[in-house]
Amino acid sequence: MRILVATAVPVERDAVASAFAQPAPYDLLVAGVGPAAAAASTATALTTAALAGTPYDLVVSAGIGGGFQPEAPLGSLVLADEIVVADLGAETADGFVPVTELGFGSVSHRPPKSLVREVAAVTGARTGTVLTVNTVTGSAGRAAELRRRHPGALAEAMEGFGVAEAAAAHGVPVLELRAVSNPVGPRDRAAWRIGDALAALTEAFGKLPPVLESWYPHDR
Ligand SMILES: O=C(O)c1cccc(C(=O)CC[C@H]2O[C@@H](n3cnc4c(=O)[nH]cnc43)[C@H](O)[C@@H]2O)c1
Repeated sequence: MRILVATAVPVERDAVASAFAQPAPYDLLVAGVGPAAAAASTATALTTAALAGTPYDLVVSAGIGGGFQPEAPLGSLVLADEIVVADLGAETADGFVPVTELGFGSVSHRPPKSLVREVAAVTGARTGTVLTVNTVTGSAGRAAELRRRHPGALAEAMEGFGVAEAAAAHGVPVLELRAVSNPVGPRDRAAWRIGDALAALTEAFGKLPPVLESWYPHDR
């Protein structure tokens, strides 16, 4: 099983790496912040591996994220059962319309159900929708609007949908695992608990190898 783990920034990559004795059993990619950088970096890595005759079997988008309260407390883990881009569409007089309703593209990817079930069981992660946003939510009004449009949302981050689009283009399954560093809502940078979230990410990755190594794509 060849696995690519894509994080946005080096500290997230280091948190994943520190779960393992060197070398890590997975390839770790610092893919950049935001869905466009994440998609470009992930697609490049997937193409490079495929051309070398060593394609990946699974891609994991991992890092810190904002948690919707009270369902996803700081320091907890959220595993996506659906990865949804929240702001790809058009603003209209009747509100936001996703691109799919305009007749284009996609706004959602679903990780394999059996793998989500097993990874959640071993890590204790809550499962739900993880939103991908281009702008970190910074107000109660925006948080409430996202919850209204996505009642199953537990967390938001900035890369999952980009990673998932690249994986889908290669026919490779995807997971998104987020450790909650801050509440989704009014911006209060002093309240972010990045250290706790990175520690939770390390702990979670330490539990993944037996599950990922025994999972086969035909279990999807
Ligand atoms: O200041 C730091 O040490 C630091 C370390 C890692 C990441 C950051 C960022 O601020 C970059 C944003 C990064 O984190 C994800 N993230 C975290 N919370 C949220 C959120 O509430 N809404 C959206 N994204 C969030 C995101 O995926 C970015 O990659 C700072």
